[in-house]
Amino acid sequence: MGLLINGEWHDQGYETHKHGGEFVRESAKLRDWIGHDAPPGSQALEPEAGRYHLYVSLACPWAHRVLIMRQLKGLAPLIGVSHTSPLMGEKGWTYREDEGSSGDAVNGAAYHHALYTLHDGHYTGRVTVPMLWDKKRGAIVNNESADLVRMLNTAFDDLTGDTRDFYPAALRETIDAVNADVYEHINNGVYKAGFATQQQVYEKHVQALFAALERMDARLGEQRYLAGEWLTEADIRLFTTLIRFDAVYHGHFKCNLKRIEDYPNLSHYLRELYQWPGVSETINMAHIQRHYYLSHVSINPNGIVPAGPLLGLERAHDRARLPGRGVFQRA
Ligand SMILES: N[C@@H](CCC(=O)N[C@@H](CS)C(=O)NCC(=O)O)C(=O)O
Repeated sequence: MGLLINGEWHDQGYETHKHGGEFVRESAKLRDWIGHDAPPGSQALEPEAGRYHLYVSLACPWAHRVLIMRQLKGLAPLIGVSHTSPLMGEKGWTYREDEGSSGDAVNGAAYHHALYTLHDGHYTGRVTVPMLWDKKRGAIVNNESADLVRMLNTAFDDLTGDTRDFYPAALRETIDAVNADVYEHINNGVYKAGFATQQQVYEKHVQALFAALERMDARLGEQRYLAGEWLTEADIRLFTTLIRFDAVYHGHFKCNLKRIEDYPNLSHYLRELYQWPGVSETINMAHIQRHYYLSHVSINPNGIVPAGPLLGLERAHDRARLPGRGVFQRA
């Protein structure tokens, strides 16, 4: 694990000692945009089939959001993907095929950080997945998963004719509010608990995480999806943490007050989303477990990967008891 400083790789973990034992996530820096609704300050790029390439880790929950959107929006024929090896060691993410990477057929990079320095030889910052690459300019478009999910929702619709909308205008306020809670206490909450290096910091974050899971479970007792009757990006963003929870966060990150399996609504909701057409193809449990248990040496020094649990995600779910309308279609 490390970062680039002025284009040079430094093997360096998260500096929790500088923040009183807290894990503090660095904001993504590369924020250009494909399509018309580029936010102020970001360069707007043309949507084109075959021009962009997605670099992911199949273990990473942030990358997983983007992979699910690519799948559900029918973008696989337009946007290629390379995935890293599950192991993130002293050189960071690699494209070692002998360890389970797809390799990098676009740029031939051996290391993910080489793509960041191809983009900018003096890059400074953490080297993260997911990252979207522009083959035409030989540059990174964006390395923030929340942006990439939004972009894929609309940018290529004129090319694909797909008008499914995971961020419908009428639900945006609700989605934004749920996303903020889920991001702070659940998506990033598991990391804040798991990477804490002081007891009271861990306890504070683990309590906040389970309070948020209780809130989501209660919400899903009343309605089919997080924003109501439509499946939206808010559900995709919660799903990628839930699917890793019992297999990794419960043990490895010590988020063990309950399992997702123990929640009456979250457990069935997780199964419904797992069984949603296209979603299970984006999941690789072996990458997920191997990545966390083998890469975070300070948490699991002997690198033993647990044998279980058996998740049984194919079991029937009861979500049809609540009204659901699938994915909203733009007119
Ligand atoms: N804000 C980013 C965070 C992505 C992120 O932290 N990815 C992790 C993998 S799960 C990573 O690449 N970490 C490498 C590092 O921090 O050095 C996003 O959501 O896209």
